[in-house]
Formats: sequence, C-alpha cells, structure tokens
Amino acid sequence: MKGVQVSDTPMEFLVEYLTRAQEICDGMAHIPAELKDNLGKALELASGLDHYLEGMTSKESEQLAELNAETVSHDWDQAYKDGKTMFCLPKECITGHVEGQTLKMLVRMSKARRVLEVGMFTGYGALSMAEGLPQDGRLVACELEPYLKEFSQPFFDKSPHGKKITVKTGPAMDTLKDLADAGEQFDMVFIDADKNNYINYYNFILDNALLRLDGVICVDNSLFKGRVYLREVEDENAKALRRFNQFVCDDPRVEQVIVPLRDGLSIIRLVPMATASTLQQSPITDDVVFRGVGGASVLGRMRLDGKVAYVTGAGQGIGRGFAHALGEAGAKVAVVDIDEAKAKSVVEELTLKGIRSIPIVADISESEDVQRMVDTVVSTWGTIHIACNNAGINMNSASEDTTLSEWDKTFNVNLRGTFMCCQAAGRVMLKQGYGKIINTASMASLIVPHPQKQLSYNASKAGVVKLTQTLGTEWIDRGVNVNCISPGIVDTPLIHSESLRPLVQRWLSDVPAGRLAQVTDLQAALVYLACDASNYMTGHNLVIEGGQSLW
Ligand SMILES: C[S@@+](CC[C@H](N)C(=O)[O-])C[C@H]1O[C@@H](n2cnc3c(N)ncnc32)[C@H](O)[C@@H]1O
Repeated sequence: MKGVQVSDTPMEFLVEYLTRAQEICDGMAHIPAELKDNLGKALELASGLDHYLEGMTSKESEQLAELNAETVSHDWDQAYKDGKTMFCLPKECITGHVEGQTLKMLVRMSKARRVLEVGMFTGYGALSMAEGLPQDGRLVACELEPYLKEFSQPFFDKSPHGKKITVKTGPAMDTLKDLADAGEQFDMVFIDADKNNYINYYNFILDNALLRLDGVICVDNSLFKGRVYLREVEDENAKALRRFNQFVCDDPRVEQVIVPLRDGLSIIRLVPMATASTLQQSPITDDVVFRGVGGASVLGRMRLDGKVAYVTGAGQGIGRGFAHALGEAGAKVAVVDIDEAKAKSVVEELTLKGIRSIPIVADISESEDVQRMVDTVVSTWGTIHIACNNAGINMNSASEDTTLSEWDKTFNVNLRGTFMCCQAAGRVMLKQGYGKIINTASMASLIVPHPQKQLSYNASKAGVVKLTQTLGTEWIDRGVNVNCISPGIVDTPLIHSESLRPLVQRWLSDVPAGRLAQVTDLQAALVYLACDASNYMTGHNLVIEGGQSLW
C-alpha cells in the first residue's frame, strides 16, 4: 500500500473516470473534436479543484506536516501483519490538510472548549482541532487501536497543543458510555470511526446529552465516495451512511448541511428550541425563561454588539482591562487617558483584536476636557451607551499631614471628575432614554485599608458610592442605570512601587482569597453592568475584593 494513491473521494473518482475516458478517446479514431474538447475541460475542472483548495488553505503547522508525512509513509500493511493493529488501516484514513484546517476553523468559530473525536487514527484531526482550542481547552479522542495511541503520542508531545488531547483506547461506544456516566459534555463532536456505527454514536451522544445545547457534530465521509447517492450500491458502509444522512436530515432535534469537502463533511447543529408540535404536547412553561429574553440566552444577553463605550483611565491597569472587556463583548471603545502614548498603545492592542477604538486624551478633572471627550465620542460614533468612569488617583499621607492641595487634587479627579463625566455622558443618555454608567469606586469606600494612610482617597471613593446611589435612583426611570464597582487591592504596576512593595505581604494576610485581585477578575462584572442583563440593577456597589471587606 505504501506510496500508492487510491481514489477515495467523489472528486478523485471523477478524475479517475474522466482520465480513463480521455485515454480511451485518445486511442480511438473518429472521436468528435467537440467531445474531446468537453472531456478535456471536464477533466481540467475536476482535477484542479483539490490542488487549488490545498494551495489556498492556510498552511498546516510544522507538527501536523510531520504527522502527516509519517502517517502516509508508514507501512500499515506490515503493522497489521506484525499483529500491531487489529485491522489493516489504509493511510487514506487520515483527515489531511484541508479538512484538518476546516475542523480547526469550526472549533474556533464555535468557540468550542471541549471537543470529542470518535475515531482518531494517527491524530491528525485531533491535533488540528486542539490547535483551535483555547489554552484550557480539552479534546478527548476515542480510538480502538492501542497501537495508534502509541504512534500519535510522540507527535502530540512535540506540539504546544498536544497536552489538550486525552486518548481513550477501546471501542468508542464503551468510551462514550464512560463519558456519559461521568457527566461529561462537549461543545463539538467529530465522528470519524466505523461507518455502520455512526447512527449509534450519533443517537447515544444526543440521547445522553454529551453535546451541549447549540453544540456542533461534524461527521466525516458522509458522501462516502459518492456511493450515498449512486444508484447501484452493494457496499454495506455506503448503505449505512445513506441511512444515517437521511435519519439526521429528518431528525427534528438538529439542522444539517453536508459540505462536499473531500469525502463529504456533515455539519450538524443541535437546535436549542423544541418544535411547535413538541411544545404543544409537553408540560413545559413556554415563557422568557424557557426561550430567553428576546430569544437570547443569558450569555447572549451579555453581548454588547453595536454599543458605544468610553473608558477613562484606560491607558493602563484596570481601565485597560475594562477597555478590552467591553471591546471583546462587542462594543466600540473610546480609550481615554491623560497620557496620549498609553491611550494610543491600548488602541493598537484593541485594533489587533478587531475591536473598533479611538484614543482620546483628556484630564477628567478639567470640565472642558470632559465635555470634549463626550463630544468626540458622539461625533465619531453618534452616541454613548456605556460610560465607564474609571480614572482615579491615590496619594498617601498621614491625615494630620494631609495638605489641602493633596485633598483637592484627589477629590478633583476621583469625585468631582467622576461627577463631571457622569453628568456630561448622562445628558446624552437621558436624551436617548438609554445608558449604562459604571463608576470605579474602591473597597476603601467600605473599609479603611491599612497600614497605608490615604484619607483623601478613602473619602473620595466613599463619595463615588454616594454619587452612584444618588444618580442611580434619580435616572433609572429615564433608562439610565448608574452602578459602581469596588475593587480590592489590584495587582497593577502601581502597587509594585518602592513605597508600596513592602506592604504586599501584609495585605495578602488580610485577603480571604489569599491573593491580590487581577485586572481580569473585574472584567465580567463590568460587562454585566454594561449590558441589558443588569437593567434592573441601579445605584449599587459591586464589591470584588476576594472577601477582604468581610474580615
Ligand atoms: C477514518 S479513521 C479516523 C481518522 C482521524 N479522524 C484523523 O483525523 O485522521 C477511523 C479510525 O476509527 C477507528 N475505529 C474504528 N472502529 C472503531 C471503534 N469501534 N471504536 C473506536 N475507534 C474505532 C479506526 O481504528 C481508525 O483509526
């Protein structure tokens, strides 16, 4: 079998038949020129497609290329004769470059975190999909042949994505039962094992909730060399696939398309909603809890697509994390900072992630700057939906030594500045009857953090909470929610300064969570307060401090 190319897909058979027809024609006299011409054109069309798709598909990784080369050059006949494999495995089993990249793309597009593969062979498809998974993603591959696990493991070990893969050897149905017993669930399943069992795998997966709602099943070889639609077919596997395709097509639980890629790739999506007839027959309560508000799931309601936001103090630390969070959730983001270079650098980061953003330089303690900031956002994107008033400063001094200048500077930014931002953005929002204002307060609004002395900061942040409560109750009936977030001590470059570094150990002993907050610990709270899922929440202070204020 080594090196021999065997037709395996409808297109490869078409090329084979057309080539044979052309050879026959070439050996015969009196063939009409038009027939020869059409045959030539048909052959060119058919034989060019796979090469073109190969060439135009993103290159595979070095590790996949090596795995492919080793798989196709391996002597599988010999492995079978030597008793290493139970079955004689054709090298054509391998998923290959174009399909591998398609699977990887589907993993990325469906944002899958957990993938199940039924039928791994040497792991080309498994590794392709693992490359598309996030760092904490996991892929379970079922494979009958223990020899294939041994074969693939060194390639997985060489790849930075190999650790995501767990291979379970034995009959796939046994593994599926174990996974169901363990309560496992997957976002995407790739079925590519023994064809006569496809329907059993498929039904078991759906009946035992191994696929999450809205999850995707991909099925390989669903065209089975074209034999699923050819008339004269004796092949049992082809008949099994024909029945399988029809069964899935008629199954009200799913939607299906068959993509004529290589030997056919079915993409099957579990439809989240029951059909009208099942709803009528069942005792379920068909309301917004069941269907989702506006048809959107709770996570869907946290999307911010089409929303316009600004974040002050977004050049670094918490504000930078907030700008990324709002952008990742779909909003356009104005990155506001007093430092132009920092604002521009965050805009560059967001642009790299495909997030629309602009830098705005503004000192929020200056009323003209605040108005210019709001005017710039409105003139650029037409309005403001989300105002994230985050900029703040902190100076340390014992209260008996605190100067009025320190007090004024702190209050001018933290409280007066935040008020000016709320007012300027609030005017735009009240006019349109919609807005989300999220102020950054601090755990210092609740407790007196120690041992550092920061009277002005503590008092100004307590003011931010009262400002938030007052605006939150005053504006809610006109569609504007005002809330604030109170972070505990956040691990930003500021706390690594010479003066604060010695305090870190002391602080740590005050935090039940045993660590300081990361900027990323605050992001989901902001998105929640910025989205419509929090429409009934106003004037509140969401405290995220690892439990510190409770001790
Ligand atoms: C077409 S190949 C899979 C190709 C693979 N998905 C890839 O990406 O290259 C089919 C594989 O399914 C395995 N297989 C067949 N019957 C099986 C079963 N009952 N349980 C688990 N694996 C099985 C075979 O040993 C073979 O490795």
